[in-house]
Amino acid sequence: MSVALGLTRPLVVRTTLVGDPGDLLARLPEAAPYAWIRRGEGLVAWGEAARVAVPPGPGRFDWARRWLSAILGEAHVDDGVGVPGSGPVAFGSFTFDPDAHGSVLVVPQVVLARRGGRAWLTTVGDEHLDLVTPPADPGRIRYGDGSLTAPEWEHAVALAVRQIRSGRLEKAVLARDLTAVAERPIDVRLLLSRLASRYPECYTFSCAGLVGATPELLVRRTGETIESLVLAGTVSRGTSQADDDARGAGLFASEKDRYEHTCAVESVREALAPLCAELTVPTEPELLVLPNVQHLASPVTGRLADGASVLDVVAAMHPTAAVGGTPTHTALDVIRELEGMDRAGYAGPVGWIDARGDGEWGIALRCAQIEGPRARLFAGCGIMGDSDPAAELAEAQAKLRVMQYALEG
Ligand SMILES: C=C(O[C@H]1C=CC=C(C(=O)O)[C@@H]1O)C(=O)O
Repeated sequence: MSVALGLTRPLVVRTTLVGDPGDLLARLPEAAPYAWIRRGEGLVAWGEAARVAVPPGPGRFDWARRWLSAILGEAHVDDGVGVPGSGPVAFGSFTFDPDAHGSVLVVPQVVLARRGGRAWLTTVGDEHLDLVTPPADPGRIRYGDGSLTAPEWEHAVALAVRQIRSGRLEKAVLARDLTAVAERPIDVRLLLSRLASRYPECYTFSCAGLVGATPELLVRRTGETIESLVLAGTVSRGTSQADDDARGAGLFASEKDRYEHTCAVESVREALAPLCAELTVPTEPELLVLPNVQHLASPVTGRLADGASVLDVVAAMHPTAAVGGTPTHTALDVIRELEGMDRAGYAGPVGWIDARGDGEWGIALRCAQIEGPRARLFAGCGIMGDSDPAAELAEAQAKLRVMQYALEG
């Protein structure tokens, strides 16, 4: 646990309304910032007022919430705005595997935010005058295989299919990674601005080197209201409008994809039902059309029964069957046996929480872990008993293109 040099505990936090800051991402002064942006709204942040490495284990979300309550409970807060995301905020990224190291919570020194036409600035400690220098291009990118080559990953998919057909489980989400090396250190701000302009419907995020544009909202808490967007079932975009429509209709009619989607929706319903006084789950999915793929999508809404914070809800939901499988524990065993890699923050919860317990957390998909000139890109697919390994590989490649575009432009 650390509190940044030059800052004293308790933290002194001040939020004030500011004039329209324009493009939030263009205001970031640092190459490794924090961000959560959709359709131009959200939060960007920099500096570290406090940071903690969350210890692995089944109680990690609870541990993180208590750490944050201790820090923010003693903070001196002057919040003249009083909306979700104003006052002190922590960004976080949790590993997919509860037993892995690497989960982190950070209270940034400066947060600049906009929602519904209002913008505000939160500072912790003294106000900073940060000079914004334009992000540098990382140069040519060279890709390599991650833990498994493409044929090895297809083989792993075939093994998962066999296990599903044998009745051991119903669904497992298998992922693969690619490595990328740039000529120069990668400035995360460049990736964020490319992602946000190409994928405005997605949540463009950055936290502790994990950067991406995820279409999947794990949970948003606004007071007692919660919202989630469950995704599972994918087809690539077509080459013409007619082809695109036909692919979308095919996805909608595909028994394999509908069942894959049902598994994910039911896992969310089971996780949320005990926390909610009301829960609305659509009976039919809709189609979410993104620049690279189309997904089956189910928007779920609920009203919390008690004062659970957004991190309590995240704890109950992770991992959903959109990234784990069904049944969860068997799927996690199969993932461990077949994937041959550490997922790190990929497919884990990523987002922000404020002192009221409100916040927005996504599932970290279409993302990469960035370190200096190196990146590890991730993508996974829901595997069912009738999955075709070659088709799943093509789907994973379509998903990987999000971060390849972010790196190369
Ligand atoms: C696991 C990923 O996507 C999930 C979310 C949407 C659709 C999915 C699918 O159709 O397989 C996956 O469940 C990923 O992008 O790495």
